[in-house]
Amino acid sequence: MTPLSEFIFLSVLGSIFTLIVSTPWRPWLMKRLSQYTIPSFNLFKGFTRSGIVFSDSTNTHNSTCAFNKQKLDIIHDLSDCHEVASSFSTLVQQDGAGCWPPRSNHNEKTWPACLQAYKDIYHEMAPLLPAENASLDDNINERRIFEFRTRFVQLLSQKVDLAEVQRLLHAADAGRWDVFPRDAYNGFYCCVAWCRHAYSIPVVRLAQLEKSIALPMELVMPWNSMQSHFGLDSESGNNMSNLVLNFNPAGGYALKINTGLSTLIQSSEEEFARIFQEVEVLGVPIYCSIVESILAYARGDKESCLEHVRDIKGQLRPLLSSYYDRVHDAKIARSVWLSRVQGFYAWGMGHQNITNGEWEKFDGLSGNQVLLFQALDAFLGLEAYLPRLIQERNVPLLQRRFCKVVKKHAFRGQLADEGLDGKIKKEFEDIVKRLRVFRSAHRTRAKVYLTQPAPERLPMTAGKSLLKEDMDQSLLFLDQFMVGRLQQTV
Ligand code: HEM
Repeated sequence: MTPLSEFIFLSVLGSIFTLIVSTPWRPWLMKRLSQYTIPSFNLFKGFTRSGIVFSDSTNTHNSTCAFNKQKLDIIHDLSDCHEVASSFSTLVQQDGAGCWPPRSNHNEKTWPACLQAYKDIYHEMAPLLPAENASLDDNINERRIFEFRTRFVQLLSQKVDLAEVQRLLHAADAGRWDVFPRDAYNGFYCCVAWCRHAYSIPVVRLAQLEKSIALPMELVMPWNSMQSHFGLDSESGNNMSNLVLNFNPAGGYALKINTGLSTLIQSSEEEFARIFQEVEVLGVPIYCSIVESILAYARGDKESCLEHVRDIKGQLRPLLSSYYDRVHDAKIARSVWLSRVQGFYAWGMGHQNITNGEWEKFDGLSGNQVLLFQALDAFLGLEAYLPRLIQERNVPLLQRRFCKVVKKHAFRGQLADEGLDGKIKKEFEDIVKRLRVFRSAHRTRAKVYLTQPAPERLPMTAGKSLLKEDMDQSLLFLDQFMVGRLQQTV
């Protein structure tokens, strides 16, 4: 197949998937299709349920975590043998608080005392955040924003002992994880990220047009300290701080955007967030196999290397199903995602850089920050999708280091065509194919979600800030990124 015809084929395939999940004929189609085994995807899992439902992921989460723990222990034991094992193990031990996805403690009763005020404030502010019906009137929105921020500032200044918080953060910087355990650090990072996004509230036109924001000191000082700990320099939250860390160790969703609104809205919000956490849960065997295949190749054990690369291909299927099974109207309602979910994760503000005087604008969260895709791209020998500057803003340092080491030891380009090399090469090609199908389907599905009406807002994605004047131009702009990445995935 020529690259052009393959490209067209994948685009059509992506559109067919999207049509299947969005057509009113879905129940009929499901009945027909369920007679056949579709080996590549778990696409139809969960479709028998009617309406929007929450996933029953907690049991699966617990058993998968136990399995992951064994895998992580194996890699930890190998950390003296190879830098790729040590860099992954360091990521898990430090940022992950000994686990992956990172352990994030949201039980504020077990947090250091001076931090509990932040959680109390979350509980008080969360119900005030969403509006039943977004207003199109700038004056009404201006007043709402003013009242919301005024209350936020009051609570922060009344309840937070900033000097105590600073002492605690200094203790963490000095490695005193006994007084500030890493899992509580992660939970607190997520809580401050939530507060900053809630305060900036970029869900209506008026707030989207703000060029910069003076956040209260109680949300600036801890944020700067923790961003520096994670090796990041953005004012906005990121995929780790707001999504992956927003689940407790049992898999429960912690800090909410749409408290008190309909089940449809709340479940769409949670299902969306859950993809990012689940991708990391299901990503653990992939990270471990990446490490093990590199080690096997380095010691010349190609049989074992082949097994590990084959495992990656196999593990990619359930992982991508987490996306395929959720990013459709029955799980994440299109009618609510843009207004009620995505807006909260966006960020378009910035500040003047004191060194060069230039205006620096930060973007919010995007799937492009997900570790799994960056690690896979590195393993396949592809160039990173995100430029270095954007990575340094949104992808924690230890994750960047892991991907860099994977790229350094990626061996796909050294394989010959014959024998075991040829077999390993074939597995790599299958991994690439799965990624291409994902990228093609993602292109189609993203467009469907982004074109929903949200008259209270200007075109904006969470990851690319404010876009062009009208939606068609904005979509063209975004499509260039997605098409470009699809073409690079070879
Ligand atoms: C309906 C929800 C979503 C929409 C509308 C959307 C939209 C987009 C857009 C417009 C881009 C290209 C611009 C950019 O880099 O930011 C992008 C990139 C990307 N998105 Fe999403 N996204 C959604 C959900 C997700 C989810 C759930 C994941 C995976 C867990 C994901 C993974 C990615 C990745 C990895 C990229 C980088 C390009 C690539 O590697 O193909 N996205 N997304």
